[in-house]
Amino acid sequence: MGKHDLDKFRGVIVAFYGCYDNKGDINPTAVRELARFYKNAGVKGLYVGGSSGEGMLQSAAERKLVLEAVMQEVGGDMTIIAHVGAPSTRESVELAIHAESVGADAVSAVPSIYYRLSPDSVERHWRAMIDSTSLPFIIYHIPQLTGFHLSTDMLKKLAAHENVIGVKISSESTYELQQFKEAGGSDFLVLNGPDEQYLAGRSVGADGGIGGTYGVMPELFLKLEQCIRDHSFEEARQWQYKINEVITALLKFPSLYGGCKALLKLRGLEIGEPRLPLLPVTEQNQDAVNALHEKLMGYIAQAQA
Ligand SMILES: CC(=O)N[C@@H]([C@@H](O)[C@H](O)[C@H](O)CO)[C@@H](O)CC(=O)C(=O)O
Repeated sequence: MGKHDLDKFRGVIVAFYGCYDNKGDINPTAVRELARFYKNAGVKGLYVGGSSGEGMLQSAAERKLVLEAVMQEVGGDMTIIAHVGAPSTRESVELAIHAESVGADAVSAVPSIYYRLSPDSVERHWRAMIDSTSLPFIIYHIPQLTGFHLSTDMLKKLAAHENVIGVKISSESTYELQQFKEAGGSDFLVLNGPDEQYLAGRSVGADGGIGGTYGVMPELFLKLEQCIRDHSFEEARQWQYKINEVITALLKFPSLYGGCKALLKLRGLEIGEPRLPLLPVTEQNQDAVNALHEKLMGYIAQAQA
């Protein structure tokens, strides 16, 4: 085994949602309740402050507050990966150092966004974070949102650093996933990003996944992962199809996270609305939310039968 325990990162890792009160401020109580809900559901880990966590829409102080609440509630019981990517390298490093100080298990980051950065610039940005702590680092590759396309050559170069343990790949190409797996070598984790392709990603070499829709249906992703581990391919495919029905419906709401939060509310978890410019669901969407909730509860009951 290398320097880091990679098993901690294999399996289903929920991309944690932004939790707000009715004024739109961070709600630490809701953060703790949501974290506890995932721990009780049997989820292995949480990815805090990523796309689903709306980290890019929060100040550094708010991001620290969220991570601290998560650590207080489930730190030590779950694997906690802190997404620390911010527009500036300086703020990203500050967040990485904070993540280490509160006991997170790993840090992860997207490239800086907005400027069309060269590979050298992105590499320097990531290396500043990697070198600022002794924590494992997980590269976050999501080119459709950042505009930066990680090459296998750059991945190989970064993977040579002993603290770079893996990549979260949210591009929708399982071919690219397989290429990253090969380029990273045997001690390098590849974590599936597109939830619609969890089974496909796992079958070409992903070690698990981090996803933004796991949080509304952790039971279904845990069931799917169990079928994969049991080599029950046909059953796994059925669960992926059910999951995809839910995701397809969620993607029709004004924003994905607005839909996810509305569904969680019906599960008794009030975490507010997404922060603008992400849109909440409207009254006109409520019938569709209710219908989706009914369908989802039926699937969860089947998964637990
Ligand atoms: C492009 C995108 O947002 N991808 C998501 C997926 O979980 C995605 O929401 C899901 O597959 C539905 O399309 C994740 O890969 C990213 C994510 O969950 C996160 O960082 O929070």
